[in-house]
Amino acid sequence: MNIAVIGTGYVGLVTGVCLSEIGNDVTCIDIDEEKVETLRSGKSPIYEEGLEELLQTNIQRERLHFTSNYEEGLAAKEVIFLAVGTPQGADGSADLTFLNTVCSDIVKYLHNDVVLVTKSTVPIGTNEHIKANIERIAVTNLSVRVVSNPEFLRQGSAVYDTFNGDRIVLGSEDDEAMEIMEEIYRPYNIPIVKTDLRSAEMIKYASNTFLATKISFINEIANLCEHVGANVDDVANGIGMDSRIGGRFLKAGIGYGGSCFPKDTNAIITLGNRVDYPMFILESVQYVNEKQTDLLVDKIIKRFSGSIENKTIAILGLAFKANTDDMRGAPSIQVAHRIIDAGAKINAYDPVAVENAKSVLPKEVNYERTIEGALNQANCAVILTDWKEIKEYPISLFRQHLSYPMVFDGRNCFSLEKFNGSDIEYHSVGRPAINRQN
Ligand SMILES: NC(=O)c1ccc[n+]([C@@H]2O[C@H](COP(=O)([O-])OP(=O)(O)OC[C@H]3O[C@@H](n4cnc5c(N)ncnc54)[C@H](O)[C@@H]3O)[C@@H](O)[C@H]2O)c1
Ligand SMILES: O=c1ccn([C@@H]2O[C@H](COP(=O)(O)OP(=O)(O)O[C@H]3O[C@H](CO)[C@@H](O)[C@H](O)[C@H]3O)[C@@H](O)[C@H]2O)c(=O)[nH]1
Repeated sequence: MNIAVIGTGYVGLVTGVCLSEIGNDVTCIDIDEEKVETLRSGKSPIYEEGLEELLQTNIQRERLHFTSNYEEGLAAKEVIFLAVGTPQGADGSADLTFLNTVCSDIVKYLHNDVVLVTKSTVPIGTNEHIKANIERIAVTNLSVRVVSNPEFLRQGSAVYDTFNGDRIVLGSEDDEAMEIMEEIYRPYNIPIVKTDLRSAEMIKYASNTFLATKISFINEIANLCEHVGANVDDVANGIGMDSRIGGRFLKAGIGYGGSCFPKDTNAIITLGNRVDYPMFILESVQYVNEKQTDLLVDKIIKRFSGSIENKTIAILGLAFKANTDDMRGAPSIQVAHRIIDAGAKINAYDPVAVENAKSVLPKEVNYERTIEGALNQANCAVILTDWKEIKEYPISLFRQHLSYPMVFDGRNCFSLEKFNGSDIEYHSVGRPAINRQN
């Protein structure tokens, strides 16, 4: 099939590359010319496991193309995927500026019938607006069939998730469009959920906000565990084994971040307020999440008797989660600002996110190329991302490189047993502190 994908970010690029891998001819369009040049040369502008390999293979097979020219990119396409950003607007709702621009731009270049597929996460009702607007401005004898096809990939495992998703959601009122979409996705062999446009849009928000709810729930339980001497890892394991609850997304820590959970939770809360149906659970989910990052910093400051002025803090991990270079919504941003504002120095390490971190962290942060470089003579280490190399770091090296052996683990990377019997002071989330000195 001849496909265009508009927007080559985490979603658009992975979608385009994977659709070409299963045999389609795909042209990815982006207004960012530098990005397009990078992609044409076979380099991925984002860090995603397995992506660059597939990118290069399919460019060589001549079925994956990149352009910033709409006319060239849209020529003779049967299906157009929309995958531009829908960031959080000033009032908390999803900002549809990019999407609206694309929709009015593409109309000028449509010369044949087409299926228009929205992958971007959009508020309920958006696809109906798209459909109405396009019908209003498009050439009358053209058929533009609109499909909502929300994306569920996770950053860091985006290629894997595309080929191994739990389900594909297709929303449309148009049977022919549904058939075309089912044909495109058949090679993935993933169950398809078919619904109307509005329900498809709602499935995306309900999924993300439910997962965010699980995380805030376990974080709230974790905080209570600390007060009453229980261990949240055991609690999560114990409740997760109940198949009605399920064990995933019950990892306590410094709260959820990223480009999706915070903004999508905000968008649905804003939508609820707009239709006069306040989302009480989600407001609490958001409140718990915002507090969670602060709790870790409060714990550090308290341990230093109320002041971290002139202390040096080693931060291990900056990205919002492991296996990505994305800093959008990363808890490290809030943590770094608070630490710098409190008068301490930061030596930071992340295996891939440093370049992106430089534009969002305070300018005072010093970046190191190795874990040892960050630990070197620091007063304590703070773990903010559970990168494999951090989780597997030999704990004796904390002792060797820090000026005082103390670790604050915001991701519960280590088992408590590892620190029992050592002389390293270890604080984590929702679990008893080990070797606490005061
Ligand atoms: N990042 C994720 O893991 C993820 C997962 C599921 C859904 N989503 C949703 O998918 C959408 C895209 O997210 P993302 O993270 O890939 O965004 P992104 O910001 O990484 O990428 C968006 C891309 O669109 C391009 N763009 C903007 N305006 C354009 C235009 N007029 N024409 C062509 N290209 C244009 C930008 O240059 C950029 O490359 C959002 O709605 C998001 O909520 C994201
Ligand atoms: O038990 C958990 C699981 C996750 N997180 C945190 O939650 C955030 C989001 O993690 P994850 O969901 O793995 O990453 P995303 O790439 O943001 O993916 C989410 O957001 C995407 C964008 O909408 C969706 O497509 C995915 O299905 C959804 O999982 C990160 O900060 C994680 O550290 C936890 O704190 N505890």
